[in-house]
Amino acid sequence: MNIRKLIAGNWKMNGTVAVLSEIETIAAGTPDSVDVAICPPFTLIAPASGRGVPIGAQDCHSASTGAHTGCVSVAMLKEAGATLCIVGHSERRADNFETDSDVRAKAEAAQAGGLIAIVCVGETLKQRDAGEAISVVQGQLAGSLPENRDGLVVAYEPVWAIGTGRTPTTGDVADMHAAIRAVVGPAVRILYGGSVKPSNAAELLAVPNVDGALVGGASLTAADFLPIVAAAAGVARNDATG
Ligand SMILES: O=C(CO)COP(=O)(O)O
Repeated sequence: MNIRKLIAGNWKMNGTVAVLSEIETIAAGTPDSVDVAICPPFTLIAPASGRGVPIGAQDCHSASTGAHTGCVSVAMLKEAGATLCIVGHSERRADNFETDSDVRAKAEAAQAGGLIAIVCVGETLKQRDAGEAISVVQGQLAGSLPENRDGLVVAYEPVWAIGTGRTPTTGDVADMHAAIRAVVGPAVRILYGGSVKPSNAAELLAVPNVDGALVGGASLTAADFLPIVAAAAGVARNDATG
C-alpha cells in the first residue's frame, strides 16, 4: 500500500511568535506529494494557524472540561486551529507519568473531537540492550492505541535516539516498523522519530513501513526541515516509479 509520507515537526518547549514566519517558508517549500505538520507549544497554536501548514498540539487532556489546572481540552485545541495532536510522547510519559491507558484516553478524546492522533511509542536504551525493544513497543501499542484506526498515526521514537544524534540502524528500524505494521494494519501511517536530520532523512525514509518522520530539533527552522521534506518527496517519487 502506498501511503503519503507525513513529516511532522514537534517544537517541544521551543519557539516564539518571532519564529512563526518559518511556517510560511515551510509551506512555500513543501511539494504537493508530501504532507507536513508543525506542533508548536500551546500558546503558538492560534498564531501558527492559517499559515499554510496544518498545526498540531503536543498533548491534550482526555476530559472535555473541568477542574484540571494547566491542561487543555481537544475542543480548545480545535478552536485555536489545531487539526492534529501528539499523545504519549516519551517526554510526557517520563516527565508527567503518563501511562498507556492515559495515552489511549487522550488519543480517543482527540479522535472524538476531530483531531488526527499521533500516538508515540518507543523503548529505552536499557530495554533495547536487554533485547526487549519489540516486546516493549508491542505492549505500548496494546495499551495505548485507540480502537478506531481511521486517520491514526503511530510514531516510533526510541527514547535513546531523541535529541542524542544517535539513530537505530536501518535494519532495526525496518524490524520495528514491520512489527508495528503487523499490529496496526496497512492504512495507519507509521512515523520514525529520534535525531532525524537532513543528513539521515533519505536513508530512514526509504526503510520499508516508514511513512514519514516526527522531527524535533530539526523542525525549528525551515532550513533544516525542508531538506527532510524534500527527502520524503524523493522517496515518494521512487515508490511511484519503482
Ligand atoms: O522527540 C522527537 C520528536 O517528537 C525527536 O526529537 P529530535 O528530532 O530532536 O531527536
